[in-house]
Amino acid sequence: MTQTLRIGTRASLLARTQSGQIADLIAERLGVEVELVDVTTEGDISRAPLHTLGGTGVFVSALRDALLDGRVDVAVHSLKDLPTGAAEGIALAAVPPREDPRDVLVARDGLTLGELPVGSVVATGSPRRASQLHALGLGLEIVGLRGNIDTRLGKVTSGAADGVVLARAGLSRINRLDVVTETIDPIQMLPAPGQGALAIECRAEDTTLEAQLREHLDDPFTRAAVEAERAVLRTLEAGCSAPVGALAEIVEEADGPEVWLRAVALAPDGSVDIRRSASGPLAEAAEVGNRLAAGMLEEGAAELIDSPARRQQS
Ligand SMILES: NCc1[nH]cc(CCC(=O)O)c1CC(=O)O
Repeated sequence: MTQTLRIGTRASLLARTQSGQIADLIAERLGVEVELVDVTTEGDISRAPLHTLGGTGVFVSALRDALLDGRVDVAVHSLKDLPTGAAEGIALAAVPPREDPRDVLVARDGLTLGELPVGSVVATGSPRRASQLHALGLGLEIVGLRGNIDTRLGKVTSGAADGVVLARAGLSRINRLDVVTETIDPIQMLPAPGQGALAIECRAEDTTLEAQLREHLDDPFTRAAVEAERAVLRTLEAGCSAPVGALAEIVEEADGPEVWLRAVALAPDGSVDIRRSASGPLAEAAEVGNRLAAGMLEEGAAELIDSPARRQQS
């Protein structure tokens, strides 16, 4: 390929940083010229709560439109922002090796969750994080929040909140792990399906480019892990902002790699949680997720996710 590959990115610091890192990898491994192209999304312009804009899918659709219009050749997304359904004309060419998928606490005075006094204010815009914080029974006051990473960290430095919960991967990519006061164990808080992973998309018709991206950038273990996690969301028919957490890990067994999957669905106030785990061969990652979610539905997970309270909240 001789022409320059145009790589679409949102304009936020996190998006530009992760797209820039992928652009460098593409240039190096595919031996092509690359150019970053800013694509503004509705989610970046509006300060309205995300659910009123159609969820985190708003970040994704503008980049996909730019791909389909031919304005860019490659799009880089945070994988957890991708809707679980397939997109017409778009190929998920590569899922690179994942960052640490866990959530972190950034709190005043170096405090951990267990050290925050009763009544401490923790800010998060995510029903998944809010419900799991409530479920810990620490008497925390959970308040809403949205905005880029700097805005969120500002809640703590300004004293508006005692702590905020964020994805570790986001802080890692922009080199701000110094502010983390606790990396939260998945036993206490399961991350969002796909958290910490990136998705590299191209037009489905660009089959040569798709094959090159896959060969040079895809990590089959990460791809299988996020397939299992996203199968949980899909089977539960839950959106990206639902109070659902899932984490798959790949374990090398004598017969080959296996997927080990844990998931939780919660009432928004954390008063009920349905928790399950399942495992199976790597090649059956999606089935492992489907099976696990089917078990959660038998235990009543649909009611939690579709409760009127949840519809109001997010
Ligand atoms: N919710 C928005 C979002 N989408 C992707 C990331 C960065 C981390 C990742 O790639 O999973 C974040 C920030 C956050 O959740 O703190």
